[in-house]
Amino acid sequence: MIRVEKICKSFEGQPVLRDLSFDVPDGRITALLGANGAGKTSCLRIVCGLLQADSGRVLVGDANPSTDPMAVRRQLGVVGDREGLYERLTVREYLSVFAEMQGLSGAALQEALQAVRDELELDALWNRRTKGFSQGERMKVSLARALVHRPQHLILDEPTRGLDVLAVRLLRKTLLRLRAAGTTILFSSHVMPEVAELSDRVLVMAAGQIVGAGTPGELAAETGCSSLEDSFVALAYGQRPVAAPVEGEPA
Ligand SMILES: Nc1ncnc2c1ncn2[C@@H]1O[C@H](COP(=O)(O)OP(=O)(O)OP(=O)(O)O)[C@@H](O)[C@H]1O
Repeated sequence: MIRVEKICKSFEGQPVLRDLSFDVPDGRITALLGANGAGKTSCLRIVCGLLQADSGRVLVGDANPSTDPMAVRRQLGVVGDREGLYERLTVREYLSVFAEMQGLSGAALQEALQAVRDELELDALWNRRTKGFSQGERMKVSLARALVHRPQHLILDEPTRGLDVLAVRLLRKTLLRLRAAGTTILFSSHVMPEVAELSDRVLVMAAGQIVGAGTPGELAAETGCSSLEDSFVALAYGQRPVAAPVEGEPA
C-alpha cells in the first residue's frame, strides 16, 4: 500500500500540493487524474523520493522515502515522465545495470532479465543501443527497468503518452497481469477511456488536493454524470452537467 498524508509542497512561494492525502491499495490499479499543472507529477515524484515535500508524510509499504529512500527503491518501480536511458548501452546492458543496483546477481539476475525480455517482448531490441529509440521502444525499456526487480509497488507518470495501439495494449496487458499478482499500481493519465477501462479506483486532483475519489461508477453517481470524462470535468473544473435541450422545447 502507498499512503500519502497531508503533503504540502510549494515552488517559489506558490503552493502546488495542499494537505494532499490519499491511499493506494494493494492489488488494485489506481489512476491519478488532474488538469495540466494540478500537481500530479510533483506528487508522484515525492512518493518516489525524487522530490522532498515541505511537510507531511509518505509511506511506500512500510518505508518512508524521505528517511529511507533505499528501502523505498527496493520495493518500488517507476516509469517517469523524463526518461533518461543510457544511450550507449544496449537494452540488455542497461537492464543488467539496474538489476545489479537492486542487488541481483548470477542466476537470479539472468532469470530476472529473461523474464522482462519475454514479458515486454524485447527480443528485437535486446542487443540494440537505446540511442534513437522510438517513444514506444523507450517505454518498453523503462517499464522493463521498473519491473526487473519485481517490486511490490509500481508508479507510472502518463505511461501511454505517445504510444501506438499495440504498445498501449502491451502496457495494459502487463498492468493487468501485475494487478492479478497483487502489485500496487498508481498511474497518472489524461486519457479518459484508458482510465475508465483500466482503473479500479480514480483519484481526481485539482489545485493540489483530492477533489474526488472512487470507482468510475461511484464518481459518475456522485456527480450525476454518465461518463468518467464528464465526472472528471465536474470535479476538476467544477462544471456540472446540464440537461441537453429537448427538441421542440424552449432551451
Ligand atoms: N521544479 C519546479 N519549479 C517550479 N515550479 C514547478 C516545478 N515543478 C513543478 N512546478 C509547477 O508546479 C505545478 C504542478 O506541476 P506538475 O508537473 O506537478 O503538474 P501535473 O499535474 O503533472 O501537470 P501535467 O498534467 O501538465 O503534467 C505547475 O504549475 C508547475 O509549473
